[in-house]
Amino acid sequence: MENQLNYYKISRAEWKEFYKEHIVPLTKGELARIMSLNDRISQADVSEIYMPLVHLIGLRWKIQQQKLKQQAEFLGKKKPQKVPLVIGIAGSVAVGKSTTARLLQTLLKEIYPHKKVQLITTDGFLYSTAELKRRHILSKKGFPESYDMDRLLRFMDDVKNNLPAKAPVYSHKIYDIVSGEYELVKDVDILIVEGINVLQLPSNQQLYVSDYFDFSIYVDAREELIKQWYLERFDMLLDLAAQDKSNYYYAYAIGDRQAAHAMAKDVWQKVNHPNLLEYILPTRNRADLVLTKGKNHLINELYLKKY
Ligand SMILES: Nc1ncnc2c1ncn2[C@@H]1O[C@H](COP(=O)(O)OP(=O)(O)OP(=O)(O)O)[C@@H](O)[C@H]1O
Ligand SMILES: CC(C)(CO)[C@@H](O)C(=O)NCCC(=O)O
Repeated sequence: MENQLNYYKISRAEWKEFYKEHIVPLTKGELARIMSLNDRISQADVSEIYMPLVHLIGLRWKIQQQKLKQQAEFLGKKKPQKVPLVIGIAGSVAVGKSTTARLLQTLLKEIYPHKKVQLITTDGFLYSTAELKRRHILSKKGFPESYDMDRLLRFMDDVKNNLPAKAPVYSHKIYDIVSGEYELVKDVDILIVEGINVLQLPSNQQLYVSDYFDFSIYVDAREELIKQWYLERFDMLLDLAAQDKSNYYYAYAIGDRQAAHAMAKDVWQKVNHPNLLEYILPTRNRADLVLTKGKNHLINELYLKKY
């Protein structure tokens, strides 16, 4: 990310100092528990990157609560309405959004044990394979037109109004929406919404999904690295698929690996690369915080929006 006037560029060394004075550090036991739930994240990232981040989110939460209280007073209401705090996480396919989101959820649950913290991905709002075929956009999966944005906005509206809301579910294993399966979001205090499109502007709507966010994060890395992570994940998916005939990737998994790798590289070049350049990267400067990852997924730089 270039130096941008509206962001503070913060090195890892600076960022890790931000929380020390403010939060009780995690005990060894807590850290061990968090690591056991998120074995792919480095312990150093948890303490040095994510703990200050949770602290910052806590501060934003306080501001949101104050705002709701003031508004209730202004409207002459006895008490403020409950409005869940919503955190959005954007970035390329395979950059590590779900991994970041799961870790944030674990940490927030640890720090606010009496609060309900839920996580959903916008993958569930993709049209089903049948519908993508009907619209002749099967090769555009992940592009703005492949999502039911109206439905996602209605979902966000329900969440913010503290109404029970159902998020449909997508499975990488069947490469499709799981028919009839939902994630129920109800009485939630904090909702994390993760997906490539969460900072995009729907083409036929007046609202951004991000209008519902109290804090947004863009996970960033050089495309070369992201592509490598995509191909590594593809290999892991193939290993899993080899034991499961119902898996979408089964045929690739038991076939020639080199041909499968060539296919995955082709999908990156034809689908995920143009999607990143045309539709995902341009949303980066809407995020409140940009996390920049280097080799081995380590976060080496952060950009915090100034205003
Ligand atoms: N901090 C990390 N340390 C090690 N591996 C990671 C880390 N973050 C992500 N990965 C790995 O990188 C790959 C992509 O991560 P993940 O599935 O979280 O990406 P994503 O952005 O949610 O992808 P998609 O948009 O396709 O759902 C996975 O194999 C994951 O295990
Ligand atoms: C489900 C999405 C769109 C986003 O997570 C992505 O993982 C995807 O499937 N993209 C389509 C091309 C591909 O198979 O990678």
